Parts: sequence; structure tokens; C-alpha cells
Amino acid sequence: MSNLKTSQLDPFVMILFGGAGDLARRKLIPALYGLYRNGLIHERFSVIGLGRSPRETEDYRQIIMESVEKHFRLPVEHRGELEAFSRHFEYISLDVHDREGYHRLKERVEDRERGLGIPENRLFYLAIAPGLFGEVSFHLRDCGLARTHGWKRLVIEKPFGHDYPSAKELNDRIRETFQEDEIYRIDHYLGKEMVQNIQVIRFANTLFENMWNNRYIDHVQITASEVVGVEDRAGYYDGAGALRDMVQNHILQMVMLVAMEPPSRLKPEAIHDEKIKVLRSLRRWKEEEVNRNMVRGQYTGGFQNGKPVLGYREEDGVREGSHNETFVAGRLYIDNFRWSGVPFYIRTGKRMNQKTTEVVIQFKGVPGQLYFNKDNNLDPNLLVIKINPEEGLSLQINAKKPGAENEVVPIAMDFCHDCEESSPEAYESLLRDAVEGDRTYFTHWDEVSLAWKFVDPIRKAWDQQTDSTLCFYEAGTTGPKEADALLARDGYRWHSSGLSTSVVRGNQITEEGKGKS
Ligand SMILES: NC(=O)C1=CN([C@@H]2O[C@H](COP(=O)(O)OP(=O)(O)OC[C@H]3O[C@@H](n4cnc5c(N)ncnc54)[C@H](OP(=O)(O)O)[C@@H]3O)[C@@H](O)[C@H]2O)C=CC1
Ligand SMILES: O=C1O[C@H](COP(=O)(O)O)[C@@H](O)[C@H](O)[C@H]1O
Repeated sequence: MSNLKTSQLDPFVMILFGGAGDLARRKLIPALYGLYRNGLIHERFSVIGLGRSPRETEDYRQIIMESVEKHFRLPVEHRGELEAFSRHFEYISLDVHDREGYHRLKERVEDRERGLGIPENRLFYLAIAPGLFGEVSFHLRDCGLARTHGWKRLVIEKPFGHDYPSAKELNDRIRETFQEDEIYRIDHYLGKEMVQNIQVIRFANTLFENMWNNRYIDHVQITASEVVGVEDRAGYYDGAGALRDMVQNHILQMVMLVAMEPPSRLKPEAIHDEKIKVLRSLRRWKEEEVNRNMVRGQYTGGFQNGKPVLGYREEDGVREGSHNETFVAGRLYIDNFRWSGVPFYIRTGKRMNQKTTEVVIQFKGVPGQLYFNKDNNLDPNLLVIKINPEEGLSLQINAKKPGAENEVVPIAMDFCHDCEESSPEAYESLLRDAVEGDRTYFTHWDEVSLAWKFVDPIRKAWDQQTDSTLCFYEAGTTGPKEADALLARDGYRWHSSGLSTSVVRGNQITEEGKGKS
């Protein structure tokens, strides 16, 4: 999020397709409210929510207020403020296939612009099924709504295609109406505070940037584990799987941010250029290499918080005997000067033992070993970037064990990012950026296309294999043992919350990390 003053913000009309859908209710409307109450959007803004369902604007405004009360990250303090916020919204019933309906929509948008003195700044947000993106984009051009005297921007949700050819087809379609710099492809991980902090930690600290290479970094681990299962999204997820759902976008975005070279300027194009170079250097696994470097898993029934939970194949809407993966682990290499020989291990899965998103940088050992821990060894230095649910940093270093002569223990220096003040939700940050026209934290087409080109051969290899390479793991655990073996073969193990062994905080030695990984 840039530091623009609110007086510099533009008035705008937001045309929200899927205006009463799940994403709108749970994320977008509360995010807009967060910006509104903090004065981070222009007071002259208007939102036109769309959907097929018939609905009066007054009823829609009730939905707006309910969704804020239920899903905004803080309790609503001023009812009057919330009511005033809801009056910025109105609703139109429109089926996106109804060509004529777009003319009605155009009239309404122009009416709002005239009424509020808004200079044709239009933010189109597609919170609808991905299959509808291309068609909506076409109609927006066809009816003239996408011709403006101000700015026009298209915010588009994931998934962007299901492989490279489908993503390209969609992109070509959208590009008939919008230029690349008018397209804001959402990856909500890029709106997370600590994901944005990766660049700052790297490029604002001599301490880290000097060591951020294969001479000092041994390997990198990126984890995005979830406790939730497929929930009510089997219709989408059972055809997508964890590789498309998490790796193609969120995980590769984190890889790019960890591995990129410093951009020449803090401008979207300069940053995208560096991120794209990482994907160009990312080694693409050939089909015959996939099984040595990638693991796919699926959860079976188990226990979470002491309660029994179903296996994936028993979940509502999942195809009988589905081979869809709910877990992926992998070993990635970035073949450039900086990262040559440094493995990046990634893993993501549903129904695991804990919700954790984090990046762990494991540094190489000292050249000679003068000091030893109680196991006659020396723990590695770790930098843990905690993204979710905790936000912060932890640096593990070795120090003298209090009172002992030569024994060393790992100590953790912790920084909590959200302890003083709750961080804005990812969508709050991204929506504000879209309104400001800052594309830094949106994905460029080249990133999307190269990410698919990395993922597609893996997908193809898995689709051709039978069940034998699908590894099962019990719900509530850390994933299949084959994911542990992937690291064990290289002499490593997964760090859980970065804490691989006993850790000293102040004078207290805790056993936090033990046995968790
Ligand atoms: N929900 C989430 O947490 C996330 C969602 N996304 C993405 O966001 C998008 C929306 O997802 P989500 O909100 O969950 O989906 P929902 O099904 O909850 O909402 C979709 C909305 O689209 C409207 N809609 C459906 N068909 C049409 C049509 N033909 N014409 C006009 N409106 C239509 C529906 O309203 P009506 O029935 O009244 O027409 C509904 O309100 C998807 O692309 C999804 O992948 C991405 C990340 C997370
Ligand atoms: O995009 C997605 O992300 C969520 C996980 O997001 P997080 O912010 O809670 O880490 C995942 O559950 C979902 O399957 C996927 O589509």
C-alpha cells in the first residue's frame, strides 16, 4: 500500500459482479468498510452490486451492514457510520449473459457519476465464477461501459485459467477490452502484511541482504498448511487440487519474493521484472523427474481438536475414489548465480495439524565447530518469516546456555508484527491499491503464464499416474511421510514454526518445536 494522502484519492464507481456472493460478503464489503472508516477512499464513491437474484437496494444495504458486522476484523463502534457506508451501495439484478442488461447497467453507472460528480473512474470487480470472466469483459466493451474519460480497472479473482492454454485464452479475451496495466489479478497472499514485508526485510537490512545467497543460505522452506478441509468447495476444488489452488499462485509468489533480485525502483514494473526473472530461472521438472521432486497427498479420516473428521473422499461433492491431491510438497531449484544449489522446499495441504504460513531461511553452519549443543551438535541459524496466523519474525541464533560452561543453546529473537495493532486484512490493502492504481501487489500476466508453465508438466505427470503416487495422510497430521522423506534424503527435516529444537526465551528453555515437525 503506498503512502498517498487521502486528498489525492480519486472518486470512483465500483461495479461489483457477484455483489452478494460469498467473497463479497466475507471479504470485499468488510474490506471496503475498513477503508471507508479510516478515510482511505474518497467520500464520493458508489458501489453497484450485481447478481441474478431479484433484490431491492434497501435489502442489499441490509446485507452490506450484516456482512460488516459479521466479518469486519473489529467490532463496529458507530452504527450511524455503518448506515452511511451502506448508502453508498445499490443493487441491480443482471444476468451476465444478458447483453441488453448491460445497457441498463451503463445508464445506472452514468446516473451515479452525474449525481455524485464522479469523473468516469470505473472499477470493475469480478467476484463471480471464473468461467464468466471472459464474457463479462466482452460485454463491458460491447455496451460502452469500458470506454471512459477517467480510468477503468478490472479486478479479477483467481483462478486465472486451469492451465497455460486456458489462462492464455482468458487473457487474450480480457485484453480485447483492458490493457495489461488496467488488469488487477488478485492473489490475496500479496495483500498479506508479512508477505509484503519479505522485500523490506531483505532490501532494508544489510545484515540479511549480504547473506541472501547460496554462500550463506543452506536451503529455504515455505509452508502453507491449513486445518480446514475442502468445506463446501468440492465443485471447484475436486477438479483443481492443491497444486493449482495454492502452488501455482500463492506459493510461487512467495518463492519469487524470497528469491528476486533487488528492483531498481519501488515501481510495479521494476518489481514484476525481477519476479519474472525468478520464474524464468525456476527449473521445470520433466515428467520423469516429477516423482523424485514432488509429493502429492490426500487426507483420510482422522481427528482434529479431538473431534473425528471425514476423509477427503467422503466429503460432500467429492467424486467417488477421487485422485485429487489435497497436499503438495516439492523441491524446487532456481538456476541462477544467487541460488545455484540451494533447494527451496515447499509444502501446502488441507486438514493438517495446524494453520501455519511461514518462510524459513536456514543458514549454513559456521566453518569450524568450536561449540556444541547438548546433542554434540550445533543448531542452524534460522530466520522465520511468520505470515499467518501469527505475523512476525523470529531469528534463531546460538548462545551460551545460562550457567553452563561451553554448552550452547539456540535462542529465538522474536518480533511480533500485529501485537500492538491489528493488521489490515489482505483485501483491504489490495482494494485500496486497486483504487489508487498501484499494481505492485497484483500479478502480472507474465507471472501467471510462467507459473502455469512450471505447474502444467507436474499436473500432466500426475494425471497420467494411477493412485500409486498419491500418498495418503491422516487428517490432523503434518502430511504424508513421503514429504518428510523428500527432505530426509537431503539430510533435512521440516521446521515447524521454525523451531527445530529447544529454544531459550529470556532464561526459560522451552521445548516448543520438539516433535512437531
Ligand atoms: N469465496 C472465497 O473465499 C473466494 C472466492 N474466490 C473467487 O471469487 C469468485 C466468487 O466466488 P464466491 O463469492 O465464493 O462465489 P459465490 O457463488 O458465493 O458468489 C458468486 C455470485 O455470482 C452471482 N452469479 C452467478 N452466476 C451469475 C450470472 N450468470 N449472472 C450474474 N451473477 C451471477 C451469484 O449471484 P446470483 O445467484 O444472485 O446470480 C453469486 O452471488 C470466484 O471466482 C472464486 O474463485 C477467490 C478466493 C476466495
Ligand atoms: O486461495 C486460497 O487460499 C486459501 C488459504 O488462504 P489463507 O489466507 O487462509 O492462507 C485456501 O483455503 C483456499 O483453498 C485457496 O483457494
